Amino acid sequence: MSAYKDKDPRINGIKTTIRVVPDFPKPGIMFQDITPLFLEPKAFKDSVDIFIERYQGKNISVVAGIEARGFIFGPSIALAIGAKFVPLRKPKKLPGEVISEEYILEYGRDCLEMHVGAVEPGERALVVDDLIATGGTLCAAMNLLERVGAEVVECACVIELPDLKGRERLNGKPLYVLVEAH
Ligand SMILES: O=P(O)(O)OC[C@H]1O[C@H](OP(=O)(O)OP(=O)(O)O)[C@H](O)[C@@H]1O
Ligand SMILES: Nc1ncnc2[nH]cnc12
Repeated sequence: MSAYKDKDPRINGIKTTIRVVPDFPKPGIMFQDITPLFLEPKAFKDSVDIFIERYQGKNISVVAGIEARGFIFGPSIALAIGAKFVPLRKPKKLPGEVISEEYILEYGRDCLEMHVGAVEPGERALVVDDLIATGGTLCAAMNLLERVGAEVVECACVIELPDLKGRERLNGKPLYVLVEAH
């Protein structure tokens, strides 16, 4: 599922703000830089609004945002739809008891952690990040939520890199994206 396939007229304004930086952070990586989106208040608001419109009224009780760039979009969505926001953080950042999931990135390895008790069994969760590449990060995020008995309703990202086939790692879980980048 994607907003660009629905031909939402706001998508083009969002897409044109994304800057591609070759060979960052490593040779061979075409880095999709979303920081110019934040310099354009209309395009930034449009991106958040599209997610809010999609998830309002879907009985979602928790928005889980992935550090770091998922923190830019997740809280605004959570506040607008009346859900709580749960940060999924990189290792050794959360002070309480945590559960952890390791994963492999397009340019390295990493791990996500979530506070025990932040999400209750049976909660309906939305996972938010800026981008899906190989899908390892979203997969780890979903595993954290499912380990505590939450139901992941959908994952939402601004950008998908479809050539890396990250969608195939989500075990059929729906993924909603605003733009594709090749
Ligand atoms: O689909 P994947 O191959 O797992 O990659 C996607 C992840 O990579 C980027 O984060 P990064 O780990 O670079 O961290 P940052 O947001 O802290 O910069 C991006 O923001 C996603 O979280
Ligand atoms: N190509 C890319 N651009 C931006 N963030 C990423 N995370 C993983 N791959 C990425």
